[in-house]
Amino acid sequence: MTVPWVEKYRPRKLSEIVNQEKAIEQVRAWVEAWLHGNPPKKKALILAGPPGVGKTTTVYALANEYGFEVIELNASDERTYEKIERYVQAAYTMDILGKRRKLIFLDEADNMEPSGAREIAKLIDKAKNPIIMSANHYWEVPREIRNRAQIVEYKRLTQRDIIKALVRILKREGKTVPKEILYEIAKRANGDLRAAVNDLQTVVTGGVEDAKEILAYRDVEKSIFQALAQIFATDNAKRAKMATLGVDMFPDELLLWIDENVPYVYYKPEDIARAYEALSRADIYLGRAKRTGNYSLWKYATDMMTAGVAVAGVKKKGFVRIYPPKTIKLLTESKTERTLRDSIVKKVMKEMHMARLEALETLHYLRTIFENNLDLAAHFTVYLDLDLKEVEFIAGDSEKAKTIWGKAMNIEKKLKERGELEERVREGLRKAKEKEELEEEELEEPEKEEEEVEEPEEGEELSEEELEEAEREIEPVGKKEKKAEKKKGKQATLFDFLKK
Ligand SMILES: Nc1ncnc2c1ncn2[C@@H]1O[C@H](COP(=O)(O)OP(=O)(O)OP(=O)(O)O)[C@@H](O)[C@H]1O
Repeated sequence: MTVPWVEKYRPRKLSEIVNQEKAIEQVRAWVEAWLHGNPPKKKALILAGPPGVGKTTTVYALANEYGFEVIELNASDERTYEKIERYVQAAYTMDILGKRRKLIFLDEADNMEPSGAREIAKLIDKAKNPIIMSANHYWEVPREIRNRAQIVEYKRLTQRDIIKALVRILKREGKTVPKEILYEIAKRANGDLRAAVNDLQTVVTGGVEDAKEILAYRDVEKSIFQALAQIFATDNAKRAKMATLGVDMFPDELLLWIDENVPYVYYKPEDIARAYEALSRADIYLGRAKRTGNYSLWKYATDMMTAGVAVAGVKKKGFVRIYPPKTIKLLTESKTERTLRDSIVKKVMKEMHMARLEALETLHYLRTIFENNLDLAAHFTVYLDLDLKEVEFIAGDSEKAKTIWGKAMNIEKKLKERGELEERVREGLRKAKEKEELEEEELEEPEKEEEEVEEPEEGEELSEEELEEAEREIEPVGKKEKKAEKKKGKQATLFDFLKK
């Protein structure tokens, strides 16, 4: 079994933790208050900061130095409350090492159910043991927990910190790696030392040629390796589902990645079979989504391939190397395509008020529309303010794209004319109304001279034919007009005028 380097080289002492001195000082002071018999006012501590910067490491090094036994629990686990309750009250317990104090470590406090949070808050109030939590996003920790906890902030590590840590590991392993690869790993880790150490181990075990390939993939998708490592490290269905949230990839591609790696993660044939069973069910959902155009099935597919695979059996212990799927090259988009897709998805998110996954689903619907209904496609082009390249990307055919583009231009033109026409009609009607009012006044005040009535200037008033033509011109052209109408507030639309 290969020991994961992140464990092998995890600092055992607080002093070995790199570049988090201020945080560690706060943690020490807090824990010493407990040990000196006057528990701090805030009986819980939240270590907040990006992943892989030493939060978990701090807890274990602390326990090591001060003789605590760590009870590590995951905040998102439904049974966490019962478990904490069991430990939180008994300050000291006996174990083979004698009388030891317990330290409760609650991971992922930013991923807690609201009902669980209320219960845990009550436990903090009666705690006789220190409770330390860790969170990537402090503000997502439920408020009742935040109120009862002192925050300790962890910094994102710099590239220099990361390179130093990697070099130290290489020395201790007696290995070397070309400098540019080391720099590349540090750059891509984006402050996450765990990711960097995992990359380094992958590169050293796989050889430099492999490294280039792996790093190239990282360029395509930074988080897929981390997401898979998380899925393959957990037996918790929810955690597994969460793991792929930040992965910018269509589910069919994700399936290939998971598929490729299943045999390296499970070793018992029946577990491998169960994992593949989950994958084939995911595949069925994907197929159905494609056939029926019901992309909400993607969610079930993703659940099956993450949670379904994560709970399939007993995983190999230790470091699992993640391999890119062999068939992936057929599927992955080029950088230009990805940029195009991203900009379209952003437009869909903005104009249609959608979350990312929903917008990706919508992109699939748009594909069907752009292939089959060029008129509707043109309306969407205007509505989403797409450019020609984006239209080509969705239509998947430059001839079709040109037709759609031409139609969209026409709609734009009509919209513009319509705006001008509307203005003219409104002006004409205003003049007519003024005239009518004056005539009424005249009836009431017969003494008034007729010449005083101001006639609308010639050409400003529209003839009946012109009004009819306006009505024919103005057909519904999708939501863009609705938006324009909305912007005008209560102002009546051209239709309202014409209906009168
Ligand atoms: N500041 C640091 N100094 C030394 N090693 C570090 C530091 N930060 C991270 N590491 C290394 O990276 C690995 C991951 O760190 P750790 O588990 O503490 O991350 P974390 O901050 O708890 O992240 P997460 O929020 O994802 O749980 C550790 O095994 C350790 O080897």
